[in-house]
Amino acid sequence: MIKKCGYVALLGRPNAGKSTFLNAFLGAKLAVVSNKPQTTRNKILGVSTEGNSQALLLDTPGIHKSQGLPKMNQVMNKVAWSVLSDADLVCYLIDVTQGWSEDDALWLEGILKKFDKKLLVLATKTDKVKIEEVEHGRLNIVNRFQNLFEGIKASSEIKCQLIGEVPQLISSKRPEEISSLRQFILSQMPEGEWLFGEDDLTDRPQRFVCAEIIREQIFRQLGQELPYKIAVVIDIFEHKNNVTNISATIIVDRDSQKGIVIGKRGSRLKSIGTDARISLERHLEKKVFLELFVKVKPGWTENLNMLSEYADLQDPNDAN
Ligand SMILES: Nc1nc2c(ncn2[C@@H]2O[C@H](COP(=O)(O)OP(=O)(O)OP(=O)(O)O)[C@@H](O)[C@H]2O)c(=O)[nH]1
Repeated sequence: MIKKCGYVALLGRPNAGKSTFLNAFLGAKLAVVSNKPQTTRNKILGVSTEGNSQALLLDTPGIHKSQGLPKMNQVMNKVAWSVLSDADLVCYLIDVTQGWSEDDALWLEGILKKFDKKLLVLATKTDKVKIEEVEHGRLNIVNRFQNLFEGIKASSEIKCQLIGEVPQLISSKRPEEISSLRQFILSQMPEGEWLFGEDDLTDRPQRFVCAEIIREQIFRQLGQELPYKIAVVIDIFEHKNNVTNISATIIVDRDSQKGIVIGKRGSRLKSIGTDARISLERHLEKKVFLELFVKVKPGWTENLNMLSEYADLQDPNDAN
């Protein structure tokens, strides 16, 4: 049997629905989802295998204008772009409820000019709006994409190969739509030996996924600004007598943030801990004992060593 295997990059603006799409595609919770933009901080690989095909999906931080933002945001953008060089297919996601934006034009122009493989444009979250509004959003994306495409074609070469309709409408909340898109994407993979086992879900260690599950609760339970300056480091991760003991440190940037995370008489930290434990137990299918600590590391989002140590985030241009 001829085997197929390839990389699929999920790109799009923050909040476009990339992590939700990845989790739906895999049928498992791997990537952090919240209603705040820029939840995903790192490149996360999810493995999906069926029949003779294996697709390796790379979820990326949402690409955004990072000028004036901490170094962390600049590294996040570089991580998102670096996956293009590995990818055989790019899924570019646009939230149909938000419609096309100038950022989409900018990023898609880059992909059309530089990426010499396959491109699939997806309009996401179609379940959130009425059929007429979906149609309006679709037409808006079709027209703007065509203008962009023709404009580039007139002056330079289009490198990538468009596959499927532009845009393909999709809801990550509708399993039947995800299932048929999954079959299509698997069929588009190039011939090649599988790089992972049939039952593998990710290249990330269990500790990383668990740290992300705790970070997701912090994102969900804190206000708008704070979560971006927070990292989670797992200090102890051990299975004993059918219980998983996890001890983790929440890293914050300033003393005042420590107070916010802990809350009045520890109430917020307790609530984060309770919800994270429930989520961890669901993920690990085991009883979990979770301990959380909070530590202040001033300026960690600006320091490349600390970004690597606390958020496992490396500048791809600095890689050896
Ligand atoms: N109703 C509905 N909500 C969705 C869908 N896809 C994503 N969402 C919601 O949209 C929000 C953002 O989704 P994410 O998957 O975290 O988006 P993202 O593109 O990974 O975001 P970043 O991490 O900022 O790059 C979350 O509240 C999701 O629950 C969808 O198909 N339908």
